[in-house]
Amino acid sequence: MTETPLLEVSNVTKRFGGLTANADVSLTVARGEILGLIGPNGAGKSTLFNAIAGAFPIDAGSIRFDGHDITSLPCPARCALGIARTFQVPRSFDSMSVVENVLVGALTRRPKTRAARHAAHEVLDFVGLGSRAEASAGELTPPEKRRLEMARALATEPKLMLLDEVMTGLTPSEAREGVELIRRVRDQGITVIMVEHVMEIVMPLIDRAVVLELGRVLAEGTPKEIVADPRVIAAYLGDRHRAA
Ligand SMILES: Nc1ncnc2c1ncn2[C@@H]1O[C@H](COP(=O)(O)OP(=O)(O)OP(=O)(O)O)[C@@H](O)[C@H]1O
Repeated sequence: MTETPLLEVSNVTKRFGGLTANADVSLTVARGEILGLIGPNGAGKSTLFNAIAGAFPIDAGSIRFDGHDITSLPCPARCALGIARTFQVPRSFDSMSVVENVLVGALTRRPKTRAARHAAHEVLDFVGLGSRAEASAGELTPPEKRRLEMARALATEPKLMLLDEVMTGLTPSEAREGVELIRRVRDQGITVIMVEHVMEIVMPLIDRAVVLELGRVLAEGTPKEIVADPRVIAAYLGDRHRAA
């Protein structure tokens, strides 16, 4: 018997005024999978993340997560069920310390501050920011800020992480470390959906990709299938992909 997917997005449509940002989008994500969500600028990737995270109501369709219909649930209820996300532009509280930023996430699972603080330090060690725990978040370098963004999400102990362009602005060696971190996140049993434009990074990391174009699913498949798909090459990859 096949296992029920962790996430089932069915026929989701989201409009902003006259613009349809997601049009009848359906996809499933299996437990433990790393799914890449790719496509040109404006294809609707962030909108789909927002729809899954519950940032706004959708106009049509439904979303099931871990056996629950979450279509009408607000963000905090989805977080409680195990959905966490990072943002394209990191959203840390710069006047607070690094560990306090992570504490905000940890307190969602552990109401006692002491236990939450302990969990926050563990998460910081996991993402490689242990030595920066007491620094002000505003002092972090851009790659450190990306790690903090991951730590804040991980501290909510998610089953599903939505990673929105976490590699943007990183040098190749920082990006390699980022890839390693995402692999370790998955090894913890956390399912990952990632939006990423840098194909050299994303293709070797993901198990499967869904390609969006103009709000619709253009193609889905393994990285090998996707890079060979003429529709995807025409709409998005062009000469972007170089021997992933
Ligand atoms: N809050 C909003 N209000 C109005 N239009 C929006 C809103 N959010 C997104 N859009 C529009 O919806 C479409 C899809 O945008 P979205 O940000 O989801 O694309 P994307 O694939 O994430 O793009 P990128 O790769 O540039 O981040 C775009 O035309 C965008 O301008």
